[in-house]
Amino acid sequence: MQRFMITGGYSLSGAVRVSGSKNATLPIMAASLLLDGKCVIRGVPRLRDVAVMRDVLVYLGASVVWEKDVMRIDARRVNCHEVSEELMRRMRASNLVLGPLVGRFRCARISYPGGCNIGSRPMNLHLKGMQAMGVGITEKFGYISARAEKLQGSEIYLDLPSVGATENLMMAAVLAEGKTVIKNAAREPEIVDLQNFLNNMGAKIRGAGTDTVKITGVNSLHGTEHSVIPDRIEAGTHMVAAAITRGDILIANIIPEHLEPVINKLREAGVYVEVKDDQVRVAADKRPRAVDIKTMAYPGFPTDMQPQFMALMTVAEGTSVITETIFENRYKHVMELRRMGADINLEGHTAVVRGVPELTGAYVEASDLRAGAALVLAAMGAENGTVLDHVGHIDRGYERLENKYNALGARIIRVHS
Ligand SMILES: CC(=O)N[C@H]1[C@@H](OP(=O)(O)OP(=O)(O)OC[C@H]2O[C@@H](n3ccc(=O)[nH]c3=O)[C@H](O)[C@@H]2O)O[C@H](CO)[C@@H](O)[C@@H]1O
Ligand SMILES: C=C(OP(=O)(O)O)C(=O)O
Repeated sequence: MQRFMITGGYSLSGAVRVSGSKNATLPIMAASLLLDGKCVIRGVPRLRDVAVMRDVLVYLGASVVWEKDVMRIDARRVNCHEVSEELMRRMRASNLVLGPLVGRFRCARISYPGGCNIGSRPMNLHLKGMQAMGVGITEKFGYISARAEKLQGSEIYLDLPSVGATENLMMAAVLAEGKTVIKNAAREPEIVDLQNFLNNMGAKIRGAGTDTVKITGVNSLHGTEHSVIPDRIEAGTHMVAAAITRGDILIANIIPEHLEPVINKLREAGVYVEVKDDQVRVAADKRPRAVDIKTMAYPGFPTDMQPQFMALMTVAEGTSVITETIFENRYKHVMELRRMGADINLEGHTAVVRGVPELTGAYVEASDLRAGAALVLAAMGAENGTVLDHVGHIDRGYERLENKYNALGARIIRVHS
């Protein structure tokens, strides 16, 4: 078990570079399974989730060499189509191998990922889409088995724009016969990155980034090299870090368009945000104004930024209404923020946050990745010291977050207990 000892009250200043996107890297790594050959992925962040996906690929028979931020994957020897419960439990996103395994081998068996700390997260849309492509699905003993004599392109309508279902179905469709059209697809930038990777391997996909993705099946793919996009959620987290510590920082390696909802909300809250090419400067010298947010699928305000933004709103002038519409249980940080003196009233999907002048340090626990990030931000902006337990969750999605913030003037010590 690892914890952070955080001494609050230091304004962040200086420059920080954003790593490659976790949510782009994971499906791209999974997509490498489609290829009876080798590919190279650059800009790979050193994250716990990426290490788990590497273990999944190796378990399936791939060779993976990961040096610094470059990953070389050779999937020629993949000979297993099953992902164990142990691996699936370590990371939900392991379910992204279902589409590529079905696409290449016409069969796969994965343990059902189940719910997690933020919601029940079913896979019904992934499975319904595959069934429409002629895949037989059976669910037994906690495992999903998928088998197809022939994988047939099809028209698929998603009841809601699920990121994972869009990605899994795109990957399954690449080597299918004929054309697949995914309607009401998710539009997240990570889906565009996956499309670019797959097209670089010889796939024929159009429309990622819109609500209709069209995939024309091809007979074979070839090796490629690809650089993943920067992590927009990491960038957004740093932006809030600058605001909550009344700091002034330059965040490098961003795609400004991907950050529009966060940039606009921060500006509305009175935070100074200056975008220049692939960098953004964020500065604040007073409490933010309270603003309301409602999480939505991209290009709406990202659910993965809701906890961090709530941390900022706990010290805003006025009352903010935060509505979580994507995950039914993404409010575990509320209890912990309250321990730090936040005034938050939770009713169903809505949190009413009455800003207080300052938070105070406390003993708190990270229940999941973004809740953990939110507590780091709250603690950096708080009076006195905070002990933040279970920081392993944070390592799932941030590369040594404490090193990045300490380089900007924060005081965070990682303790192994
Ligand atoms: C690895 C990765 O990229 N993770 C991201 C991805 O997760 P993930 O792909 O799991 O999220 P989805 O977009 O699929 O989930 C959105 C909502 O749809 C529901 N749903 C989803 C699939 C399904 O078959 N049935 C169903 O009901 C989910 O329970 C959830 O309430 O998108 C989420 C929403 O932006 C982000 O928070 C996650 O960081
Ligand atoms: C919810 C997240 O990730 P995952 O879908 O991998 O659980 C996240 O990145 O905030």
